[in-house]
Amino acid sequence: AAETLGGIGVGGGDQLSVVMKFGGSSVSSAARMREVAGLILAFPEERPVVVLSAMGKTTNLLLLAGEKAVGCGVIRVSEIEEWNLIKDLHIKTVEELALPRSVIHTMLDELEQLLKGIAMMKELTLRTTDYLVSFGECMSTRIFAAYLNKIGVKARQYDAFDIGFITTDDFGNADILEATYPAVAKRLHGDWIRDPAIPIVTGFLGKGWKSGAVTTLGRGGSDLTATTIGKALGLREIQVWKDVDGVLTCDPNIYPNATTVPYLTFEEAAELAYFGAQVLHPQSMRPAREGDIPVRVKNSYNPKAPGTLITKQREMDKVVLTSIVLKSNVTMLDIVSTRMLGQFGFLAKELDHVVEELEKIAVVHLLQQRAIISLIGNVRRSSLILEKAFQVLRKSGVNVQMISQGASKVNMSLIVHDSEAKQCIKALHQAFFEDDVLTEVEEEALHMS
Ligand SMILES: Nc1ncnc2c1ncn2[C@@H]1O[C@H](COP(=O)(O)OP(=O)(O)O)[C@@H](O)[C@H]1O
Ligand SMILES: N[C@@H](CC(=O)OP(=O)(O)O)C(=O)O
Repeated sequence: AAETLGGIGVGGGDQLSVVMKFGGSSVSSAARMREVAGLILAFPEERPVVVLSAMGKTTNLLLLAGEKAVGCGVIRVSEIEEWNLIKDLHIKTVEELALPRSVIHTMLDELEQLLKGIAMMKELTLRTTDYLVSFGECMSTRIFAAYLNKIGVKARQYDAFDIGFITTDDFGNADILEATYPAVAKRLHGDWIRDPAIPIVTGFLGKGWKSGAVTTLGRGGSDLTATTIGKALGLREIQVWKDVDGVLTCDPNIYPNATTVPYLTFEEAAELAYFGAQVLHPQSMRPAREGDIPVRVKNSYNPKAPGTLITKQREMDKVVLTSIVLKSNVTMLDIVSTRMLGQFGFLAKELDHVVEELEKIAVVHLLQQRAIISLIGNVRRSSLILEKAFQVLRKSGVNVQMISQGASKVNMSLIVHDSEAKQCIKALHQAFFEDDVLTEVEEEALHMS
């Protein structure tokens, strides 16, 4: 017979079914944690694995606290503003959820010790930085698991680095290694079979395979934790809950008229993330694509909104442009040479060095403060997209400095000056997504399909 854990019925035969990942903005306070608990319980038919990021802006605050600790001296660590903000937020959250302070007490003590250690050594390595930021996820998950248990929903907290998330030792931007999948599956599945409880897993974190130290997966890495778990356990769906209605037609901070993109392929989503859309971690689509597990991007502030569904394939016949992405502050190398053949490997070196080397064989211009505008869409309509894009940019008086349509089947990139980039995004968005009237060329192209 099924045993009931809060609203969630857990029977012996039930398997874990979905991953629900909640980002920092979704769990930024006690009130938000209550709402997230409510969201999880609103799907009683699901057996979720929950992945959490650090509360609110905790990761940024930890990084700043670490930087300040390097130069402030041991005695003044207790005065670091960011450390006090972190401490106050977590203590307040625990109190408001009526949990014992012991839930995070040891963590806060250790964190203070660590900041003092950094102050004493006057040094902050990448390895120590990863250990430092890991406290964010370690605390949010402990609080949330304790809260679920308190309201009668059986939950179990896991630190990703203890359950088989094995990574490279690239601190700050580690890659997940293959061994992770069977290890994580064995641990989460084994525990679930033995003693069902909702797993609450730290996002963003892993364990370096050589060093054995805590690593992080790059900013926004909790998305990757979620998709890795989805693939490891072969789950039905991976849900990433954010503070926007899904993947949007452009960054809403750049242009607020952005609207939700209802469907995307893994390829489109990966390209979008890779070219700078903050909404998804650049590597996060890989496990989902490999495991062929749908990813749903949802808004924890507006759960009724349908969100974005990302799958292997979608109907592309009527698709022209899907989304516009901006990557600012890029450096462009303009190389003119007839002697480049066979000169491989040069880009692997440092930029200054690359320029120095290239100057021996070419005329080189280093152009800084440029921006890449990526047009993610149907490349079968690339002529149409580019024709329209150039029309719009010409009208706005913008000079496109380079254009590229790489091997990817879903992306065309334009390089413009940084100072003109936002204005370009706005003009392109208006033309592609807001003007109802199709140009003659578009009509023709769509009729031919
Ligand atoms: N194309 C886009 N679609 C949706 N959000 C975007 C896009 N580009 C940038 N963003 C930004 O990404 C944010 C969500 O990503 P992120 O902060 O990583 O969420 P979370 O921390 O909840 O995982 C949004 O609040 C929005 O400001
Ligand atoms: N907390 C980490 C990892 C993460 O994924 O966060 P978020 O889901 O809030 O983007 C970061 O800020 O990078």
